[in-house]
Amino acid sequence: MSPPLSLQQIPMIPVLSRTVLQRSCLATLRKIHTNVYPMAHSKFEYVKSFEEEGQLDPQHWIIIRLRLKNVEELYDLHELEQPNDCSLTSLLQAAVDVVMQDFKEIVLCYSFSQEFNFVFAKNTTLYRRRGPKLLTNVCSLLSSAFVHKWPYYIQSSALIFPPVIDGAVHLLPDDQSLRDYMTKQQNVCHHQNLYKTAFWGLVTKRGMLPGEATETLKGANEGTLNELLFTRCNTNYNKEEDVFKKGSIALRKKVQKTVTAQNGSIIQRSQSTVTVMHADLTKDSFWSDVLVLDQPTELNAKLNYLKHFEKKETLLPHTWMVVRIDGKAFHNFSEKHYFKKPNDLRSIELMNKAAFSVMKEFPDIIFSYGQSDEYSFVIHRYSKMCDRQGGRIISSIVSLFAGVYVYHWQSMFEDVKLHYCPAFDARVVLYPNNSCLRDYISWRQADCHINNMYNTCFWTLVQQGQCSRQNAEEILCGTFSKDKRSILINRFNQNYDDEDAIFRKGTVMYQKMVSEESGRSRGELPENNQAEEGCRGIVVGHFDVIKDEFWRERPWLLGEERNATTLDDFD
Ligand SMILES: Nc1nc2c(ncn2[C@@H]2O[C@H](COP(=O)(O)OP(=O)(O)OP(=O)(O)O)[C@@H](O)[C@H]2O)c(=O)[nH]1
Ligand SMILES: [Mg+2]
Repeated sequence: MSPPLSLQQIPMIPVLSRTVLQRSCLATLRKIHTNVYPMAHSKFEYVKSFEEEGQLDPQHWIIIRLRLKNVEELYDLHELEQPNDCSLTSLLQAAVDVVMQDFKEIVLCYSFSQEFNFVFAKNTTLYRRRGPKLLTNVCSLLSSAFVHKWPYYIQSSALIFPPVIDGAVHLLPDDQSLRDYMTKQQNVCHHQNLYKTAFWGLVTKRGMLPGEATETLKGANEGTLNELLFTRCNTNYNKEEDVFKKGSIALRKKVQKTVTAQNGSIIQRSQSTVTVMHADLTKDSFWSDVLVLDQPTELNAKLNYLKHFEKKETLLPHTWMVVRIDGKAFHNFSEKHYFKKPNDLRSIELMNKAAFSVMKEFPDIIFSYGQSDEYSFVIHRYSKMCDRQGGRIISSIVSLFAGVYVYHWQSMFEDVKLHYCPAFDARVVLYPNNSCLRDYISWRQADCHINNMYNTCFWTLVQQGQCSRQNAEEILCGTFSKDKRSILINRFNQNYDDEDAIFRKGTVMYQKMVSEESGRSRGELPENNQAEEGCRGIVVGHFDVIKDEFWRERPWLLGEERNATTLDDFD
């Protein structure tokens, strides 16, 4: 374990913050950066070397497969129409459209019921083909679009809570396997929908209880289900709508559009648009006329092999799992939504609400830390959350986070309209012991401290000192922590330590031990500060988590929690 430091003692190497890096002339900065100063450093930064990129093999089809969880509950709570609610289907299609508009490298999306398969072009180089980055960006955007668009599509009932979306990456080596994959998915759609139609037919048209309907349908094959629907529910399954029987294929197509050029002349320009169809993917015509692939393909009956193409990453047992999410292009997002500089309390509290919901939903997350547009979630080393499948863990967390962010947007930002749906990426990093884990957390808090001190000085110089941005940058160039403190106190009579702790230290949340006394004496906020009444298990505060003291006072957080084994446990 590294010797204890406190936030005050972090070695302050002169830094250029992320905000300023983006703002400034890159060429000049690169020069300053490489010639004189190292990056925003702290001694904890070595923990970054534990991160893995998860790059996917080249020239493979990449499929981001997502599934909305707890759909039955969603139907029940919002009194949606079973077996298929048309408004919900339209909402999901609209959310798919948002994703496809944003990610032009997605060739098509096949969706049915609560499942989505986004297919990226074989040769895409987006995010350097990093699987987790592709998965979580698509997943979080789908979730935020779902929440954002809900009121426009489902007027009968307000959304009660944002969704959790489970995801995985599939990597397919050739065109035949893509066709096989799609065929398999459409088979699943067909069987699921036939069963659902029969089940709800028995319940709604024959007045059966769900248990009775399940019993009646036990072991029924396709023929029996069709027969039963016809004779007992007066339903001809063939006449059901294609959108439910076959699912939806959203395809990107190049179209020629006539546009007026700047000089007034009329020209043809090629543009891509998204069209939706409900075609039969088993037919050759789809693959010869609609989606033309490089290699010839044929209908294949043996599709079981496809399950081996899922990129499964089972995380090593007994290691700490840290999921860090980060807002996508929040520099632009913050500008577009008039975030206050350097810190916007509304945005930070919104992030905190989202993190709180994530911790409430996934109790194996014992600790979280957030600053700026990022949040880190520490999942207990012995957790079996999502069977320790990396893809499922990051997608579940990031989808809920993004959904809650949008869900509470208006209550936090009031008069600022959400102009577009935000996305977040997420990665999972494994740390083998408490020492590394603490260094990881310290690294993030040191980063917050370094950036915040720089940004506070920078914006004080600009806003109160009437400095130009360039001038402020020059003043701060090469300064140390004590120099920034002096600038603030000497020029503006401002003591940096009087800045709100939420900005200086970021936000810490942790699971409270049942017997823990009220933390008020230690300056903790009451746990329902960020949450609805009734949730009593999570403490929220702005602590120095670099110091030993924080961990010494809460030994259960990093302690061994396994029940003691005795000889009696061995039969
Ligand atoms: N004004 C303001 N901006 C903020 C606030 N919180 C976050 N941001 C912005 O969000 C950015 C987050 O940094 P990064 O995550 O490195 O940048 P990004 O634009 O999100 O880029 P990627 O994460 O690489 O997609 C900051 O640089 C700020 O521009 C805030 O409270 N106020
Ligand atoms: Mg970001």
